[in-house]
Order: sequence, then structure tokens, then C-alpha cells
Amino acid sequence: MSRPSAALPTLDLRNVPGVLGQIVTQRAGDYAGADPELGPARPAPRRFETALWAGCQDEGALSLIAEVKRASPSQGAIAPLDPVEAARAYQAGGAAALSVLTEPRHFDGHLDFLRAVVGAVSIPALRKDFVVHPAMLREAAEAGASAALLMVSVLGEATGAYLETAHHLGLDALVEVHDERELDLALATGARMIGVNNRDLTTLHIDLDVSPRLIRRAREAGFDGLLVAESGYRRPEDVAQVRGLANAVLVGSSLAGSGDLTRAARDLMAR
Ligand SMILES: O=P(O)(O)OC[C@@H](O)[C@@H](O)c1c[nH]c2ccccc12
Repeated sequence: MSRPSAALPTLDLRNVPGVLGQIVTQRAGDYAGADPELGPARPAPRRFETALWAGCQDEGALSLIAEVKRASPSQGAIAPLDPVEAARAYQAGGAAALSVLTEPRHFDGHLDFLRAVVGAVSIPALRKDFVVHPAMLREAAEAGASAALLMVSVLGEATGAYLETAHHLGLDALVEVHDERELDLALATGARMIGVNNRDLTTLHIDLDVSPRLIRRAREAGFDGLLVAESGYRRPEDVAQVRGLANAVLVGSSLAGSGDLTRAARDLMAR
């Protein structure tokens, strides 16, 4: 049985700047003693990828990945969401898939939220966390996640090895980038889903021009996988900027803080 964990390079997180550096250093501490063993390969149903493709087939159509997000470093507390109620509301509002934050200190997330959500809805869920240890991917698979986020800003040259690990565990991987250098690295790993984060996680500054720019670059480079525009989408006009470019948008704060998650999801995606 292949054990990709044995080949995983050690991460050097000392050069990760700003808020992001602080979070990943804490996360690496949380998992410092965790068992890196992955166990046998799991089948890959590719549910996350398939759901996103299904939702963007019509001209200009975009799939929605709705995020269960109770707090963030940029906004502090957003809303005291019950994760299961939020997940059901997003599903009713037309979300193709969910993202569930499991980082506890800055995002008020928990792995139990992911487990509970997976048991309560039929759409697939992604583990949204700062993956810095293979055990985090094993946990995601064991919790029933269909996908996990992998951040090039954190994993650097190790992104490809983590991608293989995710696939070994039967997880789809959303490989996240924020600039040209990170995108080129992501493309070289053979990722099937690339997410472009409009938010610079080292400064928390949002620029909605980042996604269109990098998505065009990915397509020009011949990338034929899924492209996801992430962060900062508050109004249908914002979303319109990536119609015909991205396959999906990932939205958290504006939905989570709306008070009516079903309606907010529908309204945001209306055209
Ligand atoms: O709340 P917003 O602006 O809609 O953003 C959602 C999502 O893109 C954001 O939560 C996010 C994108 N990449 C991340 C990495 C870690 C933590 C959080 C994130």
C-alpha cells in the first residue's frame, strides 16, 4: 500500500508573513504531534468537483460554494450560526456545495461542524482550514468531507505532495492562489480545481480584480479544470464580474451575516 505521507516534505512556515503566518504557525503547533499515517487509499467519488461542474453548464452560469463562517480575522464575529441550520439554508438557497471553516481561534470553526453538516445535507462539503499536516486531510476524509482547501501561500513547493495526499484520501482539492507566481506553481501541480482568493491573507485587503486577472491567465495557459473566484462578493454586480470567466464563486461573510441565508444566496446569484 502506498503511503504518500512518508514522502511529504517538511514545511518551512517561518517565511509566511502577516496574519497568515500567525495562523499557520498556531495550526502547525496544534498538529505537531499528530499521526501522519494516512492508511489505505480511499475511492475518489469526486462529488465536489462534479457538483460545481453541474452548476455552471449554462452560458454565464456560476456555481455557488456557500461558506459556514461565524467569524474572521478581518471582521471578528460575523454571526453565531448554527452550522447545520446554515448548511440547510444554503442548500435551500441553491448552493452547489458548502465550505465549512474548521479553524477554531480566528474563524470560530470546528471539525465537529463539518461532521454535522455532512450528515445534514446532500450537497458536498469542503474542509476550509490552513492545512499544514497530512492528519488534517485524514480528518477531513474521516469527517465525510468531499474536498479540502490547499493554500499555495502556505504549502509552497509542497503543494503537489499535499495534492497527491488529498487524492489518496479520496478528497477533491481546491488549490488556492493569490498572485501570478502562486498560480504558475498551482498549474504545475496538475490541480483540477484552482481557487483565486481576492483577499490577500497577509494584509486582509480585498481586490475583486484579482480573480478575473488570474482566471484569464490560467485559461490562457491552457488550464481546463475548475476555476473558483473567492472572497469579497457582496452584491450581484460583484458576481457579474466573473460570469463567463469563473466556474464558481466562494462566498462567506456577506451570506453568513445576512440574517436570511437562503434568500441572501438566491439574491446574490440572481441575474
Ligand atoms: O467571507 P468572504 O469574503 O466571502 O470570503 C469567503 C472565503 O473566500 C474566505 O473565507 C477564504 C478564502 N480562502 C481562505 C483561506 C482560509 C480561510 C478563509 C478563506
